[in-house]
Amino acid sequence: MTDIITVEATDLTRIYGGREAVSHVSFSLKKGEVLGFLGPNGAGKSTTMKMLTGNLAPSTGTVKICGIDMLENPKEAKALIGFLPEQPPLYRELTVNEFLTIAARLHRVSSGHIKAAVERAKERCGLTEMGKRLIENLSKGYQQRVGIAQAIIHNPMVVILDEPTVGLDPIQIRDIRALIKELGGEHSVILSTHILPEVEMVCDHVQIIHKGQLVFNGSIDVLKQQRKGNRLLLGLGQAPAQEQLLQITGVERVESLDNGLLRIHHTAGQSPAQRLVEAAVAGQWGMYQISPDQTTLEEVFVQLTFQEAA
Ligand SMILES: Nc1ncnc2c1ncn2[C@@H]1O[C@H](COP(=O)(O)OP(=O)(O)OP(=O)(O)O)[C@@H](O)[C@H]1O
Repeated sequence: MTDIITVEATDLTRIYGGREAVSHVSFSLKKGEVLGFLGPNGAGKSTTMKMLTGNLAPSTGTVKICGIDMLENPKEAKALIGFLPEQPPLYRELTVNEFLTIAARLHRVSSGHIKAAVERAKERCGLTEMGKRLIENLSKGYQQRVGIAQAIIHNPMVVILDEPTVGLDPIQIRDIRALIKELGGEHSVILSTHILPEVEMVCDHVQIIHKGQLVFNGSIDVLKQQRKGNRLLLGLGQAPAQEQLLQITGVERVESLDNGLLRIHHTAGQSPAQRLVEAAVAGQWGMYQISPDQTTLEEVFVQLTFQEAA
């Protein structure tokens, strides 16, 4: 990964009928980075993708692709982007070769380079053997590969994929995710999805959007750090009354789990682990386990996106 900024979105806002569908979204993306754009249905992902790709004008804010302003120089900026919309524009009655040739022309690949561009895109997307097949006869997973192949045919700096694994079976999903990860080496990739594990598997960086606003923007590692959360698992042979545990500084809540363990919820940044160990020794509670209790990424997501509802 380099420090070249390929996408810079500043203060993007889109208003529909007086309502902000996307509200003051800013972020940047570096070359080689895979960014997961994560949010529940209706969060504003597609609206943001359309603004990034120049298919929808923002109400306010700017998009720059490799420093080129999308509003001022749309043709130049768009030439640097490959886009796979949620509904891929596939011509089902064409063969893979025919379709990719048209896509190359539309992306202004010069005629002398079209054949090589088609071969390379097929090779990168695992379609080498499929050139003469009609798109309508391909499985959905292979059709999706064709969709990705058309997005990278002109070797763009930035590839934007809107929900690319929806409707695929588990093996197809695995293959497409591997392909997306691989694309990150040469391109910057933005992957819009509502699937958290997908982001975890494929992306370096994640942004979570909820009701049009970014509620998280950071590396996957930072998100995983949040999973460490503010909880401990405690195993005690002779557990004292909960009141006694609650008297220990930092302990906020105690939960009894089905497996006999206690889940200790504690104040952020104030792990009571050492105090618990000391109290357990002094009180002869028979401590056999104390460990961090990681929240799942799903829980982090719910915390971040539904905190208003909680
Ligand atoms: N053309 C439009 N006119 C009015 N409202 C719209 C329009 N397009 C989207 N919206 C609204 O803007 C909000 C964001 O929609 P958007 O499609 O960007 O969400 P999304 O995160 O992509 O969801 P999904 O995964 O369901 O496509 C939603 O409340 C939606 O109803």
